[in-house]
Formats: sequence, C-alpha cells, structure tokens
Amino acid sequence: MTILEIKGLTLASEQGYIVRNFELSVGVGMCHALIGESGSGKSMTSLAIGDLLPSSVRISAGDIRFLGRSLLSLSTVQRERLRGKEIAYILQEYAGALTPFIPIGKQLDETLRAHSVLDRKLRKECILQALEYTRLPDHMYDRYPFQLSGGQMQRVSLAAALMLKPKLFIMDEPTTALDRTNAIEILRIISNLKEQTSCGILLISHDLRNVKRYADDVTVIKEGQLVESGPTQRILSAPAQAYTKRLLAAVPSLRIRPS
Ligand SMILES: Nc1ncnc2c1ncn2[C@@H]1O[C@H](COP(=O)(O)OP(=O)(O)OP(=O)(O)O)[C@@H](O)[C@H]1O
Repeated sequence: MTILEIKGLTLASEQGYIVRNFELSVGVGMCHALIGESGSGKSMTSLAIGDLLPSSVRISAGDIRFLGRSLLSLSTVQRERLRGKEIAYILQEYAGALTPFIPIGKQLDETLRAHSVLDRKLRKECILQALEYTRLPDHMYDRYPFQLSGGQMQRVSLAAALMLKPKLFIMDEPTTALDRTNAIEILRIISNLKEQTSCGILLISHDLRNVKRYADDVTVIKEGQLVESGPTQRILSAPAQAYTKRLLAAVPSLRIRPS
C-alpha cells in the first residue's frame, strides 16, 4: 500500500516552472529519500504536500494522494487538520517549532490537547512515553526550550510529532544543524519508528551517507524534474543517469567507479 503518491506535479511561480511533471511515492514502512542539488525543488515539493507553499508558488498541474485520497480536493481546514496529526514535518529549523519561554511539557500538552480527546493524566503519560522514545529524560517535561541543546531540541520536536502517531513524516534536512553523533541518534530513532509503526518517511538530505544507511528508495531531482528513481542500493551502486553519477561522485565515501 502507498502512503504518499505524487503524480505529474507541476509547481510554478511568476518566474516560471519550479517543478515539472514530478512523481514520487512512499510505501508503508518505507523511507524515500529525495536528493538533488541546491535549488532543484526538493523543499518546494515537500511543502506542496502539506499545503505550505509560499503564496508566490502554486500547483499548476498534477495530484498528491495521501492514503489514496487526493489532498488537492480537500479544503484548507481539512488539510490543516491532516498536517500535524497525520502528516508531520520535521525541519532543520527545529528551534522555530518551539516557543522559548514555555516549558516543553506544557507545549507538548497543548499539541496533544488540540489533536486528541485524552484526559490530562493520559496526555502526560503519552508525553513522557514520547520523550522516552526520543531518549530524553522525564525532567525535560519541566525544562524550557532555551535550556536545551540543539540535539535535544530536535528530539523534542520529533517527540511532539510522533506522539500524534502520524502516518507520514516529511523530514527536510532534519539533522543538518546537528553534530554527527546527534544526527546519527536522530536518524536511528526515526528508523526504529518506521519499523515499529509502519509510517512512511520522505527524507530530504544532502548527506548521502545517511541516505545510503536509512532510505529504502531514492528519487533524484534536477531543476525540478525527475532524473531517476528506484531502490537505494540500485541507485547508489549503479546509477543509470550521468547526473546521478556526478552527484554521487562528489561524496568521497560513496564514490563510484566510472562505468
Ligand atoms: N518563495 C518563493 N517564491 C518563488 N520561488 C521560490 C521561492 N522560494 C524558492 N523558490 C525557488 O524554487 C526553486 C526550488 O527551491 P527549493 O527550496 O525547493 O530547492 P531545494 O532543492 O530544496 O534547495 P536546498 O537544497 O538548497 O534547500 C528555486 O529555484 C528557488 O529559487
């Protein structure tokens, strides 16, 4: 079964096309990485899924289906409801997801209250479970975001998303702002989550070592157009397109032999 299916997606601004006739799908329990050079349209594609495109960019053709349902046929309110509850974004800018002077527990409680009918006691249990899952101690509940390190803050934003049990995580450079140890820790948590909950993950990353390790499938995008797509192992070890070969050759640990 497919969680996310993007078909013929075309995004345009006044300056012209940003993404053209693009497609990608994320299966149940799968992590699909979207890779390509800076400015190739990765973030715009991911923002289109959650109805988060800037006002200067519009969807001019194509469809985005979530669990078989076209998202483009839903109202703004319906899409807003899906976002957060069923489709969660984890971004590089984790600090913006938290209000600095409100304790973590209170912020997570507000999120849970908005999206569930759990009583206060159950909400607290759920929050503590999410903190534990992201390997944060219970006392984080009473801490303020400004008292946390970058790695801890990204784990809190992950905890906030996963306690709502979304079906799809959209992760745009989730570990770019973190050191290698914290980045690996976050990716391990995400990977476990995928195994345990069968959620789908759309991962946008410049770090091809992470893509190699954690993604099941890869799609390569260049100037808004699909270059090639397939299982990670195949794309990284035997890319069919010259552009992909160039992209991979730039990463020393992935360097491929010219064919
Ligand atoms: N607000 C905007 N209005 C119009 N065009 C935009 C806007 N923001 C970005 N773009 C254009 O959309 C194109 C794709 O940008 P996008 O952010 O999706 O690239 P990306 O592949 O995610 O790059 P990076 O890896 O650097 O984040 C770029 O050419 C960019 O100039």
